[in-house]
Amino acid sequence: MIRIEPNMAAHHEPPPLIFVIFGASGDLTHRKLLPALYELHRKGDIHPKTRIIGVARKDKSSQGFRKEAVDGIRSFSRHLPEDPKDDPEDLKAFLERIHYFPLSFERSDDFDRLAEYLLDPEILKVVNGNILFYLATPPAFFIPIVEQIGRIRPRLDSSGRNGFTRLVIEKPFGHDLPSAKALNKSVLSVFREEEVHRIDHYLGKETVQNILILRLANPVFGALWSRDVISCVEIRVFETIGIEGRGAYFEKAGILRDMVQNHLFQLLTLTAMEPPVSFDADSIRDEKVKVLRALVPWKGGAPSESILFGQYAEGGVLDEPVMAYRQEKGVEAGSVVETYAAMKVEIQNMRWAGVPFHLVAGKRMSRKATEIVLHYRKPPVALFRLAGCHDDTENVLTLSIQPNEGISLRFGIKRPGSPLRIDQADLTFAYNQIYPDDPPEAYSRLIYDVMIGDATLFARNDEVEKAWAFMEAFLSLNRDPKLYPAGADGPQEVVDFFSIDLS
Ligand SMILES: NC(=O)C1=CN([C@@H]2O[C@H](COP(=O)(O)OP(=O)(O)OC[C@H]3O[C@@H](n4cnc5c(N)ncnc54)[C@H](OP(=O)(O)O)[C@@H]3O)[C@@H](O)[C@H]2O)C=CC1
Ligand SMILES: O=C1O[C@H](COP(=O)(O)O)[C@@H](O)[C@H](O)[C@H]1O
Repeated sequence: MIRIEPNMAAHHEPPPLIFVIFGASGDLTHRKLLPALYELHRKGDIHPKTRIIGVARKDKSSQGFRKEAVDGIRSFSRHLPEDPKDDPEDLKAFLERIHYFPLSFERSDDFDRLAEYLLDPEILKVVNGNILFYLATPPAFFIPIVEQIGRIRPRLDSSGRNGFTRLVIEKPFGHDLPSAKALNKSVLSVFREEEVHRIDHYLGKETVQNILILRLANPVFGALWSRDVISCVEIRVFETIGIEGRGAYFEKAGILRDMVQNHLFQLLTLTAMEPPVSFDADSIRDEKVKVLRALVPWKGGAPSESILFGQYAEGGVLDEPVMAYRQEKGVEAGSVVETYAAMKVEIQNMRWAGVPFHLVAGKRMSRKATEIVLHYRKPPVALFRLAGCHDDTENVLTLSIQPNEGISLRFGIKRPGSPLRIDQADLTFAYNQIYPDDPPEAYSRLIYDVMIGDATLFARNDEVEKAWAFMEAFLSLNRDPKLYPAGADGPQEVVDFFSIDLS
């Protein structure tokens, strides 16, 4: 029987604030931020006085911006009906919160105008002086915008306001270690670390958060979470989509920067970290950083031996023909940029030494699947085999993060009758059987946390730098990716690459 307990965790009322979105006409704002803000508005998880100021280059009215916002919410959120005639009442109140402010990131005088606008008593005072700056812009603008905020901040701060100032940054947090350090340096010259929220949307996913609940609220699993019993951990993020028209971006990023350095490392650190001393942002992030400090290529060997690069060729995904990566718009005809990477790493600490962690990320795979799979060791004596009974039992714990959120545990059972036979069975738990409503969007959860000032689900500066520091040796490798047809689960070489003795 499944017991659903009343939610005892404290629910914080977000304070009123001015939510300034730089890059307000961009793809991220339309697909994710405005739909998430509308979801929060509907749930009453945004203060009635909170005002959203969209900032971007093109000149347009607030009315024009509101119209674009509704189009975005209608297309990308499940909360608006297809027919505008059926729009709910609360949409009007939401739109009244939204305003547009044209500004060029390259013009200092535009930022002076922004400061003046914010200092208007009708604006900042109404929200007790609280400001949240959200950088939803191409990364090249992160430092210039932070510098401009640094320039106007003394003016905002000397206005007698008592409110907070927070900064949200979107990935990528740099493209290598030096650029990540430069970004952190710039940000921390204007903001204190506790004012900064670096978004990795994987941390907003419900089942990613469930990794810690599974481990730390359930001694039965917590006790079975180390090299003593685990032989191998697989973390895989398979996507069926390709690069979605982002050829120019992907040519510079590749899957290592796009997925592994951030999302897969978040899954890795949450899976491998020690229990924190308390459930607060810094205690959790301290433990995640320790995992990254102990991370080495498999057996401490050469990075080139611990990675396999792949790139999708022409093929078919979900019964649709798909072009090769090299044929995508914005991609060089002879590009060697990887759309797939398989890595073998080790965490050289007391809990994990000697356990291979297999990390795999790939575009244009046969299916969408984000999973963490823990393989358990076999018994020290193969009792049933010695008795002549076929026994393939392997205990496997699978945490499915998407698309079907759930947990399953595989174990061996006796087949009824004789002779003695052992079959495999799964104990499974599927989220949607118990919670039929769709889970909240990752961005809603993360934006709510920024508004209440909880940084637990955000990356800290040292965490980002440690992840890049580990990645450096891999980024400089000659790629020479193995080709795989779109729709296959990576290059065939991966079978040999991962053929480590799991017993
Ligand atoms: N898109 C996505 O799904 C995801 C994006 N991200 C990250 O989010 C960030 C934003 O990405 P995305 O929304 O795709 O970017 P877009 O290129 O779609 O948006 C760019 C925005 O910046 C504005 N802008 C560009 N140059 C200037 C300028 N000189 N002065 C003023 N405004 C300017 C544009 O305004 P205008 O239209 O007026 O020119 C537009 O609003 C990036 O860091 C990206 O890596 C992270 C995860 C997912
Ligand atoms: O950050 C990114 O993530 C998406 C995958 O996100 P998901 O929530 O659908 O798993 C990826 O497609 C994109 O390339 C990358 O920039």
